Amino acid sequence: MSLKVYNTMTRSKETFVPLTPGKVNMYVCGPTVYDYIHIGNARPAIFFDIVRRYLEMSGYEVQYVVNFTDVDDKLIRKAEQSGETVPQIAEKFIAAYHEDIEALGIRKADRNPRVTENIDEIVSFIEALVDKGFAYASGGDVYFRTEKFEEYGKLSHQNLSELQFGIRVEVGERKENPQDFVLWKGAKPGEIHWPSPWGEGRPGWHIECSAMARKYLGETLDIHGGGHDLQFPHHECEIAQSECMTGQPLAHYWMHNGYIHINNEKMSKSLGNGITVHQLVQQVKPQTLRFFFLSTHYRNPLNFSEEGLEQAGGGLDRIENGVANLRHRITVAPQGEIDGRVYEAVRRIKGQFREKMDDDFNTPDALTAVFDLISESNTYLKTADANADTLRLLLDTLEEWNNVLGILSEPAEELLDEEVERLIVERTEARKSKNWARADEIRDLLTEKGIQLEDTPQGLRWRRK
Ligand SMILES: Nc1ncnc2c1ncn2[C@@H]1O[C@H](COP(=O)(O)OP(=O)(O)OP(=O)(O)O)[C@@H](O)[C@H]1O
Ligand SMILES: [Zn+2]
Repeated sequence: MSLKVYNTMTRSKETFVPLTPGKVNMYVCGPTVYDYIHIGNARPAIFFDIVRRYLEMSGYEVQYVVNFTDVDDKLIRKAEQSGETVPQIAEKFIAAYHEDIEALGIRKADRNPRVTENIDEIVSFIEALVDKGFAYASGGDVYFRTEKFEEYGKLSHQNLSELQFGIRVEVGERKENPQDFVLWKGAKPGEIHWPSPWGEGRPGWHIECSAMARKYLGETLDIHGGGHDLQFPHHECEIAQSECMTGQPLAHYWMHNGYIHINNEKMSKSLGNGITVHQLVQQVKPQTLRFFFLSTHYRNPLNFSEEGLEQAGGGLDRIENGVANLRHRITVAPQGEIDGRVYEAVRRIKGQFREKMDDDFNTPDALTAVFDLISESNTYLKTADANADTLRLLLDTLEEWNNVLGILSEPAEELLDEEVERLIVERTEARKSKNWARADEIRDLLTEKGIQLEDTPQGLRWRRK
């Protein structure tokens, strides 16, 4: 079976064929860095990270770019309110973003280009569009002439007249047509700005991605992704700019994740109903959030709730217990021939996992495969003569899948016998010198690592729980 990807452009699942055999380039629109990310924003971050990992597991070499929008109206407003500068705000929330994605077990993209580091590329991109007649300067701004691009609306399946409907040109507006969109915004007094042939100003949102995708990944991307809300206008505008510039399709596959809702409305910074990743990871294991997300197909909306998270936690516990039992038993079981029945089950369930992931990243069904393997593993663990080689096959399979899904916590590091002995000696000495704090600290550490101390007539003994 080969990978099938749902392409928003054609509204159908298509067989994935990369532009260059064995390689995939992927661009996902990143955050506007004026605030902490909420768990709605975390959905594309987690999902596209899984796409990247699964492509790698399937043998592709992936180039993954996620941009930062580090200048725009929201950043400017935030800077005005807080008395900081736009670069200070951006720096703060880029750092917070990196912390958050790391906490969520998301790998860093190969590149995180920033708008402010790519102003030259953006300006020359706009200049080229003006030269070709696709854009026009007007009162210090530059706009894209949507009428010149016949296919405008093709991603969101709307036509120009539909788009025009209901939009009025306001008095004083500088556009030729209401649906034209801005490429360059002239700076208002006091606003952050860069020089350009049209005067001091800054880029519009859409042009950034066109310019950065082209610079870092080339004219045509294999995959372009983002949340559902980006289809229109953002991605539609990216297509118009890039395709008028190069004459090539901007991307072969357009992928969009569904919304995270809360109380049945979209979680959103602007609505003020967001739960930040910063907050959530204080209360819940990040793996639980990942499991919760993966239990629903990425294109479907998902309502965030405490109960939903709790349920996810329960499911995850079953998997983690199974894996912990495997990890423990492997250290004590003897070597042996791989059990034929287990071998066959692993082969079958591995096939299921791939089939489901190949079917437009059907993670809920892939999780069913994980549960099936855990059941096989639990059954085998009950046999008295379970051997280490069979257990290793089970564990390796689960770990291989986990490299894609990222739902297992790191195995707790066990203390070696010598370390336990050394800590006990140190604790005895600490007590003798009345350093109670250190003595308690060591006792807590030992308890946490599952070491039980017992006073016996023969002296202090220890054992693992
Ligand atoms: N509730 C949500 N569920 C899923 N994805 C979302 C949600 N809200 C935003 N996204 C996605 O998160 C990514 C980051 O977007 P961005 O920083 O522009 O957020 P945003 O749209 O400004 O958020 P907000 O709507 O909260 O202001 C985008 O791909 C966007 O589509
Ligand atoms: Zn974009």
